[in-house]
Amino acid sequence: MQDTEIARRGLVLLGCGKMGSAMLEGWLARGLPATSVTVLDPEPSDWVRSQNVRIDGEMPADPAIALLAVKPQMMRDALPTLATLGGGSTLFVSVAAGIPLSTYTDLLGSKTPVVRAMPNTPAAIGRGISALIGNAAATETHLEQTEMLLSAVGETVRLDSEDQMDAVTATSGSGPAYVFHMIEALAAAAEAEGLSRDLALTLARATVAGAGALAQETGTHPSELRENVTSPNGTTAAGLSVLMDADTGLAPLMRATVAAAADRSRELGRDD
Ligand SMILES: NC(=O)C1=CN([C@@H]2O[C@H](COP(=O)(O)OP(=O)(O)OC[C@H]3O[C@@H](n4cnc5c(N)ncnc54)[C@H](OP(=O)(O)O)[C@@H]3O)[C@@H](O)[C@H]2O)C=CC1
Ligand SMILES: O=C(O)[C@@H]1CCC=N1
Repeated sequence: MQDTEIARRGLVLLGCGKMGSAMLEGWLARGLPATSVTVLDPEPSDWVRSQNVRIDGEMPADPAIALLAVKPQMMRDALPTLATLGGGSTLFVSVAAGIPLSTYTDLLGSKTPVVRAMPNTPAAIGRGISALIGNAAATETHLEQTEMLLSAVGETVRLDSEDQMDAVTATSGSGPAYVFHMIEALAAAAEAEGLSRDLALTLARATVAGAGALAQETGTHPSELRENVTSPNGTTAAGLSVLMDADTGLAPLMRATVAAAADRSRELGRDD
């Protein structure tokens, strides 16, 4: 990302907590000069302070991108800091859950290009996935610029409609937390079967990482990969008879989990 317009004109990151830092880590690892990034955050972490990004409150006159990564509940308070950039040539990209594009259009003016994106924290190691959609002022060039930024930290997909964003947020935005909990639960179960805590966690972590990589890298459907593990009348079949129970297994639980997260995303949009 050394010779990009973003490197030349600068990127302002409003809010640099867990998601902002995950993306920043990925961009810096892919060559975005730290000096082209201005972080606006009341209390930048020690890691942010150690990165040579600008944290002195001075803003570039005409940054290429203003990336909004404050909590949804803070957006209306925080955004006026950047209001002077509205209607100019700065592209706004928001990663906040729930907040619709219309809110930014109201606050920044209808001429301001805004892309709403939903990334996830594996962006920190370049393995994220981000879904995105722009407002009426966002041109194809703006969408491509956002894709360039976010593809530096993982995959990108475009959405057909903003309505999809609540389900996306509940799936890939929140999804890493479900998977981390799966690691925790698998490790706890292994410990209950007599393994040490360390060994249980090592096995659970490597199993989830390996299975995820196998699914991603082969592109084979997960049902086929699952069947490859399942010997007739073997141990996996015994385990899956519990995990795949139609009433009490993972599928109905995951359905309820994603529905609760999507409902919360809709609520955040309504509260806004
Ligand atoms: N975490 C995740 O996995 C994902 C998060 N998101 C979205 O990213 C956004 C940030 O989430 P997350 O990083 O988890 O939250 P964090 O609370 O970790 O980060 C938000 C940061 O913004 C700072 N902040 C608060 N007020 C202001 C302000 N007025 N101006 C500038 N900075 C401010 C906070 O400082 P302080 O802590 O001192 O208040 C904090 O450092 C949210 O909108 C969320 O929906 C999207 C996808 C995934
Ligand atoms: O929990 C949240 O609200 C944010 C959005 C997606 C992931 N984290």
